[in-house]
Amino acid sequence: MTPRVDSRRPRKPARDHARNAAFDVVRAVDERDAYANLLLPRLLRERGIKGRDAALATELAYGTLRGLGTYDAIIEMCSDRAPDPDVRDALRLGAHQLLRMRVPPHAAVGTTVDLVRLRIGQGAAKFANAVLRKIGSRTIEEWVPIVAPDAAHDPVGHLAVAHAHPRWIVSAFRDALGGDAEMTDLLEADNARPLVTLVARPGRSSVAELEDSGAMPARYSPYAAYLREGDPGQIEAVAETRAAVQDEASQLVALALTRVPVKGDGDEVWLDMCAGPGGKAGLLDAIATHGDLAGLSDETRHRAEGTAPQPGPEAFPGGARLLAADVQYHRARLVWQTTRDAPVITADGTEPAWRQGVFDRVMLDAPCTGLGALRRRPEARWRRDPSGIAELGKLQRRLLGAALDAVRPGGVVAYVTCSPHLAETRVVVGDVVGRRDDAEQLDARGYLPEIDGLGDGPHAQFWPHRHGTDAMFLALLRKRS
Ligand SMILES: C[S@@+](CC[C@H](N)C(=O)[O-])C[C@H]1O[C@@H](n2cnc3c(N)ncnc32)[C@H](O)[C@@H]1O
Repeated sequence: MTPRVDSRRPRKPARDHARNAAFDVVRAVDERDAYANLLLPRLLRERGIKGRDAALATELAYGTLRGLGTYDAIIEMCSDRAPDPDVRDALRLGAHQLLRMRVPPHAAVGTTVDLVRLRIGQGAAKFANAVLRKIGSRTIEEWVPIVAPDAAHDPVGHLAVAHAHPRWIVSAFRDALGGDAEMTDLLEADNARPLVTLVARPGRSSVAELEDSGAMPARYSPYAAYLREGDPGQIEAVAETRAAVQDEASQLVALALTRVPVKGDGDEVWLDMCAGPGGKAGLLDAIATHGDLAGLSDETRHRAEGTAPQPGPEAFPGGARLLAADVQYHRARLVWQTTRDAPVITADGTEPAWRQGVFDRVMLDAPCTGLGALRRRPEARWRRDPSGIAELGKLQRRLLGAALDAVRPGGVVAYVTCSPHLAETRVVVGDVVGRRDDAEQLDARGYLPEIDGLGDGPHAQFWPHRHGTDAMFLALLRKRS
């Protein structure tokens, strides 16, 4: 049904605080590359927008930014000329309300036209009214086959427009998943807002304490809890850095590194080479000091025997020290604020400030494209571009080589990326291990026996649609004796 809006008589638009805030965020992202997740909370605070209005502003801003690719294709089809950037941003907000929110069409069109009249001008409001009426004449399900390439001839192009992801990212996900079967589920999961996941650092907090603060135990990690609502910063354990916000897969890759039995004497010195801002270092430091207090049940250990070709997972008993490093001073400072006890240094991992061959365990959470965490920052997917991957790949190879140099014979290295892109994951590990005769790859899945669907191995790949986590990649390498 075409929404009926009378645009002939200019009337004084009402101040709509939620939509104005959302418009300002979308404009700032478009105009000056602002970060929506930093700007929106500030605007809401400064303007005193709370409760339902704050929720509306958040859904409007984040949903619009996620869906840009789809909305732009529809706006183009409905416009007889290219809209100015500010008008286009308002149309994007209107399109999101018309196509993906339960805002009645007359309200979606009327409030957007009011916004354009108030913020841009009467002429632009007339244009916006005409375009929005056309957009509202069809549902999103009706628009997709019109604006997206035909799925039979161009499956990647179709998925890209239908699910609002850049084409090169769809292609990278498809390569990593090995086909189309799960692509729709993955892209839909990538468009959903993730649950806030907390980590209770062992020996410092507990899941029970987080439960008392309103969180619920998580699916996989024995240290994780999901927070359905509320501000995590208000939780005492989080405010005191005994707990923190951390994706469940981030916890599990750190935990997996601590579960691999090292060969030879001693298990006392660990290194986190790229530690900033300190998420994994916070958990590794707590386990190093206090041990893996949640341990592994007999059932889980038994389950691992089938998959792990090496000695199975072990719960670390504690009594080790973690050294954390990051090349950027301000990020190293954040690690120090998180871990409190661990020594933290500013150092370039490719020019090590430490002795070679001394660490029992090394975590290398390498700088990467971050394609595995697109759920977290609504505009991130449109900012990334594939041109940096080759340069990142060189750095990732050098850092992995340095991590293998840093670990002692019999010790273990975890290579982690928050990206499933093959060029940053399997290819990097394959190249580095292939060039050395002192490293072997372990079956990482055997150290996460409680989790299914991690792929064909020997690495472990998490996925948002399978595990509800970021798409983290983990390879475990042992330095040969
Ligand atoms: C993916 S982030 C690490 C996230 C961190 N492990 C966590 O869980 O919070 C990668 C980090 O590597 C750091 N980095 C980049 N190049 C580096 C280098 N050559 N040596 C050491 N750190 C580096 C970046 O500053 C960034 O903080």
